[in-house]
Amino acid sequence: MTQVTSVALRRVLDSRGNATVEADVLTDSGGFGRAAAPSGASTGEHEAIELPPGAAIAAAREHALPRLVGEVYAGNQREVDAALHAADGTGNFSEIGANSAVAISMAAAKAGADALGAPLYQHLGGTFRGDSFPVPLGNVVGGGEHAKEATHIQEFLAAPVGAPSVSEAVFANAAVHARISELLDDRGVPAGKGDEGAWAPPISDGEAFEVVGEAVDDVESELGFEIGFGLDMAAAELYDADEGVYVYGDQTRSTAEQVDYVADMVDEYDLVYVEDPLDENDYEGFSALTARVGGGASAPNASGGGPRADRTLICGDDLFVTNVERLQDGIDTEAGNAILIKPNQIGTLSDAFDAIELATENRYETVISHRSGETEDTTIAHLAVATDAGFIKTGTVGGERTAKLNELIRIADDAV
Ligand SMILES: C=C(OP(=O)(O)O)C(=O)O
Ligand SMILES: [Mg+2]
Repeated sequence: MTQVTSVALRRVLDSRGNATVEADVLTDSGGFGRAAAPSGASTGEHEAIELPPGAAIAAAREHALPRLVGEVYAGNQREVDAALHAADGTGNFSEIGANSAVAISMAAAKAGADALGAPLYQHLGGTFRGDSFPVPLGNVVGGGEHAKEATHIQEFLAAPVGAPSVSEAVFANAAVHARISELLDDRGVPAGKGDEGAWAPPISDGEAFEVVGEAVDDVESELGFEIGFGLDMAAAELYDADEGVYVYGDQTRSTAEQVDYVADMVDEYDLVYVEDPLDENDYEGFSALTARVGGGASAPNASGGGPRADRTLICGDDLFVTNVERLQDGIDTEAGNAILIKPNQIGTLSDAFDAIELATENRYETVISHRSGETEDTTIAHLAVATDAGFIKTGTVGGERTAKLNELIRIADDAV
């Protein structure tokens, strides 16, 4: 019923106008799945390897398709993903490309769900899933690698942790995004948008804190539920390893000063979430900050109910790269209390699930995430619901972002 009978691969456009890999998987009973690989700009140095799409497709056709077609069952995700690993043989997908691997892995999951007649989140998570939803983290102002001449900090995020429903949370983030446009207008600041649809104004990080803080407060008062404030600092992009300092234009901060700066911002703006506050190899710095503002390693998992008031989530993206070995190092050193999950960082859904399971067992919050280069693919919305993730980070506006947000609304409405 779910035996894979064909896999087709092609180049399609992503949201930046770059080529990416799309996969179609078909099963013997007619089950069909289509998925496309996203692509990062501020990628972690320990991520699985993305190849140029043409090369990834050629290599996957040569090495992976013979191990998939007529050989594996799309309903058995572990088997599909094991075949991808065997075809690649390198441990980091440098032979067939993590972009080919993740597109095939996600397309197979969708084909399996289709053949079985279940929504994807239910196929991945089981019949008891679908009644709790992640809090959407909405990127509302940004810069770094996602927009030139804007803020040094990559993402200023709205986190509607008190929203009564996922739909109200999604609309709250859109309202914060709209309010920021008005506030920037009042200040006479012109703003285009960055890669993820966040405003990319030519203002300092300090001004961005003020504007986002005000917008979050305004929308919170208007809607009557709590909206938190978060950041993705993408600090590996700010870090000068030779000098051992974080560079913010003409200002620099040592690691100790960076920890102080983040802790001060947590206090001043009541931050509920800070991603990658330190360099991607600095477990020690993550531990120091987590001990200071993260509520301790034994804090209960915030899943479903938003973060605990006394616990800021310190999330590893480039630090952990969805990799169980790097996450285990973090658990051992109490570095962070949350992990960002990007399936393309590790190459398959099975590997992403392993990271989610290890995180959950160790009381790390899970945040399922898009990339800055995206497509209309909605797999991460289903993955977040299937795994009962506390959060999903998938932007606020723009078709490739709203594709995921609208899918969450449909899942909540039993309309998938
Ligand atoms: C989504 C992000 O950006 P990118 O995809 O460029 O890594 C991120 O850093 O969390
Ligand atoms: Mg990040």
